[in-house]
Amino acid sequence: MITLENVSKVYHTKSGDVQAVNNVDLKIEKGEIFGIIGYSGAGKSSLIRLLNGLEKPTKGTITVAGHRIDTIRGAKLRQARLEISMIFQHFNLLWSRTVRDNISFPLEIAGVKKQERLKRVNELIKLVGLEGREDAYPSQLSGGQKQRVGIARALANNPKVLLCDEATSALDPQTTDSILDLLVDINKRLGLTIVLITHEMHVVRKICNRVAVIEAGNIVEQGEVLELFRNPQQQITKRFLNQDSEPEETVEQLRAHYSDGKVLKLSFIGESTEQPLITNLIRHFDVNVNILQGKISQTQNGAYGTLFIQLIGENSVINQAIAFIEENKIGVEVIENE
Ligand SMILES: Nc1ncnc2c1ncn2[C@@H]1O[C@H](COP(=O)(O)OP(=O)(O)OP(=O)(O)O)[C@@H](O)[C@H]1O
Repeated sequence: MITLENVSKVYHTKSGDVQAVNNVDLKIEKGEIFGIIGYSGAGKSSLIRLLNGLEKPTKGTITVAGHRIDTIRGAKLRQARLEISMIFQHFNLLWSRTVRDNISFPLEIAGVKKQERLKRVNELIKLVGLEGREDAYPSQLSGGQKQRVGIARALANNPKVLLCDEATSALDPQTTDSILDLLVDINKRLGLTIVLITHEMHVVRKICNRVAVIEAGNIVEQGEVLELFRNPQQQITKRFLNQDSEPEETVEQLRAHYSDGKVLKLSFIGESTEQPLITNLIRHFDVNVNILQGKISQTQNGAYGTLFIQLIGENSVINQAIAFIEENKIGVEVIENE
C-alpha cells in the first residue's frame, strides 16, 4: 500500500541545510497499523508530510495507494489525497461549524450532493460514536469527542490510508485508550491502512502490528511490535521500551518490602501469557506464590507485560520453580533482597 525507496528530505534554511529524513526505505502493507516512533525533531512529521505530498522529497520515490506521490502535482495530487487522509494532535476542526458540518466539509469540497452528504455524515457519526452531538460546536466537546470528529471527517471520502500525527498526544490516558480502540475498530471494519507517528511506546504497543524507530532522520530499527519488544537492537529502542515499563522506584520498594523467599520479575511476551503459569507453579512445587503487582496488556499480536511475584519456600525448591518458569519461555529476573 505504501512504499518508500531511498527517500531523503533536506530543508534549505538560512542557517544551513537540515537533513530531516535520510535514505528511508519502508514498505507498509494494506490493512496494517504501522507505527513510526521517534523523539522530537527525529523527522516524524517530515516523513508523514512526504506521505501525503505536503512535502516533496529531495530524492527517492514514494508510492501510496498506487500514486507516485513524489512526482504528481495539482489536480492529480488533490485527487490522490482523497485516498490519503489525516488526523492531527490538535484536531484542526473548523470552530464555527457544528460537528455535522465539520464532517460534511470534505464531502462538500469533493462535490458530493446534499442528500448523499447527509446520509454519509449520519453513517460516520454512528461509526465514531457521536450520536446526539451532531449540532454541538467543537468548543462544546471534550478532547476525545473532538478527535472523533477529526476521525469521522478523515473517513468521509472513504480513504485507503489514514495518517495519524500524534493523534492522542493531547488526550488523557483513558481517552487515549478509547480513541486507539476506535482506530483498531475502523482498521478491522474498513480494512483501512493506518500509519501513526508518535513519541509514546504504549500507543505502539496497544495498536500497531509493526513499528519503525526513527532517529535523526534515519530508520534505525523496524519490525513486528512483539519481536521488537522481545529483542530490541538499538539503544534508542531500549529507551522507548523503558518508558513503557516499571519505574525503578517500584522495584526498589518491592525489594525492601518482601524479604522472605525470592521476588521475581516475570516478563511475558506473546503466546507465553496464555499459559496458566501460577497454577502450574503451585501444583508442581511446594512453594507459596504471592502476586505483588503486574501489568499485562494486549498488543495486536499477543500479550505483553510484567508480573512481580514472591516465592516462599525452601531455597532449592524455589530454584527448581525458577528453572521451570524459564523452561516455559517466560523471562525471569530475581530481584535480590539487599
Ligand atoms: N519546514 C521546515 N524548514 C526547515 N526545517 C524543518 C522544517 N520542518 C522540519 N524541520 C527540521 O527538520 C527536523 C525534523 O523535524 P520534524 O518536525 O520532521 O521532526 P518530528 O520528529 O516530527 O519532531 P516534532 O515531534 O517535534 O515535530 C528538525 O530538525 C526540524 O527543525
